[in-house]
Amino acid sequence: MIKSQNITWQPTKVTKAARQNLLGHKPAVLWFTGLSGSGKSTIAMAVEKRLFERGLNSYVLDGDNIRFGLNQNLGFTATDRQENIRRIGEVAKLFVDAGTITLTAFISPYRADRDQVRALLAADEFIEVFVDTPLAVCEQRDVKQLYAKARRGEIKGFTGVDAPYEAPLKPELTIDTSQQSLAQSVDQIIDYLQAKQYITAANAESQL
Ligand SMILES: Nc1ncnc2c1ncn2[C@@H]1O[C@H](COP(=O)(O)OS(=O)(=O)O)[C@@H](OP(=O)(O)O)[C@H]1O
Ligand SMILES: Nc1ncnc2c1ncn2[C@@H]1O[C@H](COP(=O)(O)OP(=O)(O)O)[C@@H](O)[C@H]1O
Repeated sequence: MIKSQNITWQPTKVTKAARQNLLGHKPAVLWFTGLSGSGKSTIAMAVEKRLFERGLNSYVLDGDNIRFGLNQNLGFTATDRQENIRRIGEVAKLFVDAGTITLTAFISPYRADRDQVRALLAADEFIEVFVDTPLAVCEQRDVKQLYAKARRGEIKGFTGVDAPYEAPLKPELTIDTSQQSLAQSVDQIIDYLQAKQYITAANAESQL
């Protein structure tokens, strides 16, 4: 609900299409979702690097990092997670407007919250990437030792332990990092972007 009053939307003089023409690729949000430790950040950052090396404008918005700044006032209740995802959705929309291939790495455990972000964007601007790594594998990795803390009851409401994760019903892409390497996942995403003409074969040549 918009609380501000007496506000007027200001149209810009540079259109999204004009930016796309200048940059030579079509922007979108690659929305990674999955359990903690499933591989969202690792894959998103590797894809960002690959795109950057090809001269493409890309940027990762990462859960932990955003919670240090923009969303430092939010915790992990369902309501706070909902607000977290709502804000990131709005930020991602601005990045897409600016022409950037935007990668977001948030658990985003609630289907309704992810669908709300999808609805903010044009149909082909939201690419849901389900990092479907089994809980047991994420827990075994326990990169940040958070599962161990959650199992000991030192963290309450940890996703996959005592807070829910609602899997996407129709993600554009699914990746199980217990079944494929990081390089395979990066290739899978780059191939998708190329097949759907977000980037072209010309973009595929390294620029560096
Ligand atoms: N209770 C609880 N549940 C889940 N995760 C927790 C929790 N407390 C802290 N952390 C750490 O916060 C990271 C998840 O933040 P997100 O912004 O992605 O979460 S959410 O989308 O709002 O659900 C998550 O990072 P990732 O491991 O990168 O997913 C954890 O490091
Ligand atoms: N095939 C793989 N793809 C991605 N990450 C992997 C893979 N195999 C092992 N890992 C490891 O799993 C961990 C995933 O952590 P991270 O990317 O931070 O997950 P998330 O962002 O979902 O919390 C990293 O330590 C990474 O090195």
